Amino acid sequence: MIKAPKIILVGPMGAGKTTIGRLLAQALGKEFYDSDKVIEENAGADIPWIFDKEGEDGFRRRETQVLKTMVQENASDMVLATGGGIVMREENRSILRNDALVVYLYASVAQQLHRTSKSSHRPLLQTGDPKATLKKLFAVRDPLYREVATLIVETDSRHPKHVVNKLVDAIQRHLTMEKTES
Ligand SMILES: Nc1ncnc2c1ncn2[C@@H]1O[C@H](COP(=O)(O)OP(=O)(O)OP(=O)(O)O)[C@@H](O)[C@H]1O
Ligand SMILES: O=C(O)C1=C[C@@H](O)[C@@H](O)[C@H](O)C1
Ligand SMILES: [Mg+2]
Repeated sequence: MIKAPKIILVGPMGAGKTTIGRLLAQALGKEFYDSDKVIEENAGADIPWIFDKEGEDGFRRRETQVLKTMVQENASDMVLATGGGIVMREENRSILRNDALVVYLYASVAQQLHRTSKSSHRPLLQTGDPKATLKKLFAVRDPLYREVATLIVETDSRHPKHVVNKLVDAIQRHLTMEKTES
């Protein structure tokens, strides 16, 4: 078993952060958390309700609070899947850059659209043209995901199990290199 530090997954809606995060935690013997789920548990309400009552700003405040708490409270035994917009605040990016091994799960806009089309749980995509929204968000956020990422893993046309295997290999390689360098 590799001894990785805390691992945080970032990437757009539909990249598979929740799906891959759960499988990765199993593979590494770590605890799995999902910031979207923790936000919902703390609020006692779901994300659409929070957006409706508190706006996106209210949701982002909750998201930063949860990220801070999760990073402080959990040592090296955590895999944390984040929401697609976690990189929008500089405060969050600073936490991500300093406190974890951050994996950017890359998915093309076409894949994001395909994978998010079955659910109506994402308020930002409740628009007439979700493809245009995903495109716009990607243009702003892709550089921000790259800014905080330790590793980038492609997920298009890869089964989740395949993505996890690639990711375990990439983490292993990264940690071995770090050891050799220090
Ligand atoms: N590699 C993959 N191949 C095919 N389908 C996938 C893959 N990864 C995830 N999916 C499917 O895509 C959908 C969205 O995945 P998931 O909820 O894990 O994305 P997410 O990155 O957590 O999104 P969000 O930012 O909205 O929380 C799910 O139905 C999941 O089963
Ligand atoms: O991309 C985003 O901004 C979001 C992604 C989801 O994971 C949720 O965090 C929420 O729906 C907002
Ligand atoms: Mg998710």
